[in-house]
Amino acid sequence: MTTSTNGKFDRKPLIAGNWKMNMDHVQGITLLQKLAWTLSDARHDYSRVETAVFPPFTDLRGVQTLVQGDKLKLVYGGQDLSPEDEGAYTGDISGAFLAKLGCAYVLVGHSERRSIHGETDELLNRKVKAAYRNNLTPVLCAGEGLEIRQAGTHVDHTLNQVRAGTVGLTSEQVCELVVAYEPVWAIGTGEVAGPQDAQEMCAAIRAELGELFDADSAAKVRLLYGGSVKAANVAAILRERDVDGVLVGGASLDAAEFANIVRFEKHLLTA
Ligand SMILES: O=C[C@H](O)COP(=O)(O)O
Repeated sequence: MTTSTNGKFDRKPLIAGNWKMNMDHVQGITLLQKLAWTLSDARHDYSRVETAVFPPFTDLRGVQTLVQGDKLKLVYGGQDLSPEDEGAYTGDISGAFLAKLGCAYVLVGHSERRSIHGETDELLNRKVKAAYRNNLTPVLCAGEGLEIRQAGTHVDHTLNQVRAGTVGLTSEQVCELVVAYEPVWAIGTGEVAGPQDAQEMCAAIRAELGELFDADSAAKVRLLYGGSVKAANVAAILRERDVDGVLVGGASLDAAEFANIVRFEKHLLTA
């Protein structure tokens, strides 16, 4: 990523697949092999787009072995991490362990963690800091539910989550940050926020980070959209100025579909 003009084209697109609690360690390897094979068969230019997968914790060792052994040009990350690095925290996974497995990224505050596990903004801020402490790039997820969208307070709601998640960060850390805007009403429902909705929120998040930190750092943050992304709608979303990538759930479980999302540039002309 260059920093010459701080515009969209200086931010490398990030196409991220969140497998959620799907794919055991055997299925995960098969999926990743199919994905790598499909991308190589299509002579995909890996230098233009960063591709990341977020498998379940139990898949990560196998993913590491495959990625390193076959020199795949893919990165991977955890779906969550503990705010602590070690100790008596039964069931938690340390960011240090994820880093040791070669993870580059970690999701923080996915809406399913917020709603099902009751994760608070304060906890998520500690998780963001734990990620940086362990040299992992956090993908901080934020977004509103349907009622908030219908009430028209979705921008305030989402910006509050971003503000709370980034408390205490340095400008240098913010330059590396990834924020995923995921309207909850669009996750797994087939409902997609329109490209303009994604742009509205991503522009608001970038402006807010500019106020909280500085404009140069905010211009480097990569902002993703997530919610029923498919090969058929990805190009229109990624044409928007402030949308730098996508966080894909269901469609990332199908290697051919996800590969088509990764190759979104070939759909740009027709979007
Ligand atoms: O992390 C991914 C998001 O929750 C989107 O999931 P989805 O693509 O299945 O709607």
